[in-house]
Amino acid sequence: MATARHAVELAGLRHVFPGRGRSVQAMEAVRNVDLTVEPGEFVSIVGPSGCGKSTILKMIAGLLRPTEGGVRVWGEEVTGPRREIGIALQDATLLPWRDVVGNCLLPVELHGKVTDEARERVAGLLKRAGLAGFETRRPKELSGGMRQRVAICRALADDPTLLLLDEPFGALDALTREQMNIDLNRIWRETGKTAILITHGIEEAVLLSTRVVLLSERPGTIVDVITPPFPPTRTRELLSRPEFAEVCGQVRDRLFAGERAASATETGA
Ligand SMILES: Nc1ncnc2c1ncn2[C@@H]1O[C@H](COP(=O)(O)OP(=O)(O)OP(=O)(O)O)[C@@H](O)[C@H]1O
Repeated sequence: MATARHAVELAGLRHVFPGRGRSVQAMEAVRNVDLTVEPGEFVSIVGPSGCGKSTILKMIAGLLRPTEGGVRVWGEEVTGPRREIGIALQDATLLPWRDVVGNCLLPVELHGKVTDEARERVAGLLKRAGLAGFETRRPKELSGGMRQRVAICRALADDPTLLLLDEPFGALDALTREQMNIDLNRIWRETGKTAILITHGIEEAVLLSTRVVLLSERPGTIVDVITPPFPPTRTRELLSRPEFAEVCGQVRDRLFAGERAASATETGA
């Protein structure tokens, strides 16, 4: 009998950054991370600054090899970047000399030939992201929020099945970020992708996710997983509901309980 494939499987994941001479010591960033993500899920990873969130994402993307343990995407061991993985980072990193469409088509070009189908897909993504009419603009002619939308469209342009997002809205103002979250929820639902988001924003994680994974202080390891009990369509109205505040409170308590425990260990309290 064929077994169902998980979207992502992290097993006993550990990463140690090597030291450099006497001045920089080796650093264990991530320890013993086990996580399975199912197709169509939206999983956020939250945790204190420097606890290894980006390191985990880079290992999933095939940009960094684990020191121990393994990463599987759609059942296959990840040993390098793969076409079915799209990635968007905090900094949109668009090519300034290319227009919006040209930037979005970049991963398609890198993986092969730009087909009519790819052009149509990009046009559809830009429309969904509220960028119709801006196709021929250059990055400097866009707002920060628009640039991030382009980065997300670019990440989806080659039709990946797994979308990895590393703080894509971290540099945006609160209002724009809220709008981007609502847009991202819609894009996620409409495209049916599996998504993993790294974020510092507890509200953002709870608003967008089917599951929120909480990491400890470095070396980051999973301390809890919280499942926001809301249907897939997340609206602005949800943000002011008491149930929403309650789940955010749970995440916050769990994260700060971890921090308190870590500082008590340090001080011997
Ligand atoms: N290329 C690298 N070489 C050496 N150490 C690194 C490298 N990249 C990250 N680190 C270290 O690994 C640890 C985890 O970094 P990482 O960027 O994964 O954390 P993070 O949780 O994403 O942080 P933040 O929330 O502040 O973005 C940090 O202590 C960092 O200094």
